[in-house]
Amino acid sequence: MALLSPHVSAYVAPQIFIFALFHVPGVISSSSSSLGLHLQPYDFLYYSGVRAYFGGEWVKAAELLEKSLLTKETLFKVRRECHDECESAGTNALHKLALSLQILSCKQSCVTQVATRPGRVSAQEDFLPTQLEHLHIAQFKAGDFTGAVKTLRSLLLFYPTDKDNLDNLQLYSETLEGDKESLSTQPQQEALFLGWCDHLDDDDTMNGTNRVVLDGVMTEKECDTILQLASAAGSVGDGYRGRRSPHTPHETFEGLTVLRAAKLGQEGFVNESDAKLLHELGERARTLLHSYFRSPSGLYVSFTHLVCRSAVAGDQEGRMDLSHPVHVDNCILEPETKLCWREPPAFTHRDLSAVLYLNDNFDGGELFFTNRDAKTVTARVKPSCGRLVGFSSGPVNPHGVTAVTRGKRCALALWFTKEKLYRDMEREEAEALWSGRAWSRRSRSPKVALHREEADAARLQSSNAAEEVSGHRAAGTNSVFCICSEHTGPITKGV
Ligand SMILES: O=C(O)CCC(=O)C(=O)O
Ligand SMILES: [Fe+2]
Repeated sequence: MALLSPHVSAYVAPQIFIFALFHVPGVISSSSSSLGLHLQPYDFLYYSGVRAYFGGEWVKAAELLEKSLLTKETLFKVRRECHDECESAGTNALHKLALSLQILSCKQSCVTQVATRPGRVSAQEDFLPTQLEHLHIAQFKAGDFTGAVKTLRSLLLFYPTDKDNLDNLQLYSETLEGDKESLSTQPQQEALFLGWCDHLDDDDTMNGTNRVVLDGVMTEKECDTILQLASAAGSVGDGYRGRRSPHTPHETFEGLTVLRAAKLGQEGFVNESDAKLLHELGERARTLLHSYFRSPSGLYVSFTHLVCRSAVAGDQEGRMDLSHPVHVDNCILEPETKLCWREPPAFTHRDLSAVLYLNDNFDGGELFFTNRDAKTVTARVKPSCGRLVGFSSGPVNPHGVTAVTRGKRCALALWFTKEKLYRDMEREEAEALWSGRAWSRRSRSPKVALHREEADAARLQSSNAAEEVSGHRAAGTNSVFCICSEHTGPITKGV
């Protein structure tokens, strides 16, 4: 059976430990605090398994990788205990949102607990599915088709719509037609449990890690206030008035930044308190998401944009376009190669993205996430007042917005950075305006300005260096300039 492609090296390449936002020692679970410092039994088994894998010793690799997942003191067991601790420790929280945040955050720390290898400070993203993928290949190569089908089914719990995995399952069922025993295997029980628990929201609208949906972040009244602010600013001139969207000719686009709102407030065109609310919402989202993802470093707002997209009346027939095409927020996605280039003109300093929705009285306008092929949809989020979606800005999260075919869809788009240099200076200018302090771009500390320029120059330099290794790029292999996916790459049908 020619099931898997020979892309084993690309497949295994995510051994590169990518820069991860989510290294989080446990807050609730005290056992998490020692994470990553000591070799666990599953670490020995895992490393030996990986060594055998690279050596092409498929039987040995399959045995060791499976043991690492399944025997006593294993990864699955540690993960389950951690989850149980999270559930029981969460009962003291007062507020429903705080409670769900606390539990979700705790569970997120369980993900990183087993994914942070000794001596590393950051977690290997999507560690568990990656290990299952390795195990699957090893079992297949070793001729253990029963095991391979079982592992593939476990893997599908994490990525139920992954096309490559579904194709492989289909190939197994065609090839092993008479082998009922192999084909009827079920996923690992523990994977069943963890697969579902990795869906970090309460209602299964999201699919995969590094994403969260929180409801109730704004009241109805606050949503109305911000919607009015958007209309008022749009009518006095938000810089976009009446313009078509930059993404599609079938919609118009209105946008408002915090500073513009603050200035319109000073000039008496909008309520100053509404502009201040817009500013405060960025901080609210930042606090919630920083707490949820528990990044050990600081998190700064790097840009806030209140955006309304309106369907152009009479121009909606047979629309095939998107309100916002599939993209990644901090790198340039190449769906053909599934690589994502973290270089200008991408906003490479973005670490975390968020959208705070304000209304639902329109048609279309759903946020959706895809695999790196920019086609396979893995999750959808329907906007509604006070719904906050947060996700890492990197290539694990290609996303887009479906066409808005009736009405006006408004949302507050927010991006956060861990680099202080890239914090949003406009917010500071707005704060200075409200406090009556003089502020000008010049009054920004020259040191900071200089550092920013230096940082930009450094980025440019590294992107030039990236060009120098363009051979890598053409060959489609991973290079150090490309942030590799949490969701490991191609298993395609072989020849
Ligand atoms: O409005 C949304 O739901 C997402 C917008 C977005 O992805 C962006 O502005 O980068
Ligand atoms: Fe985006």
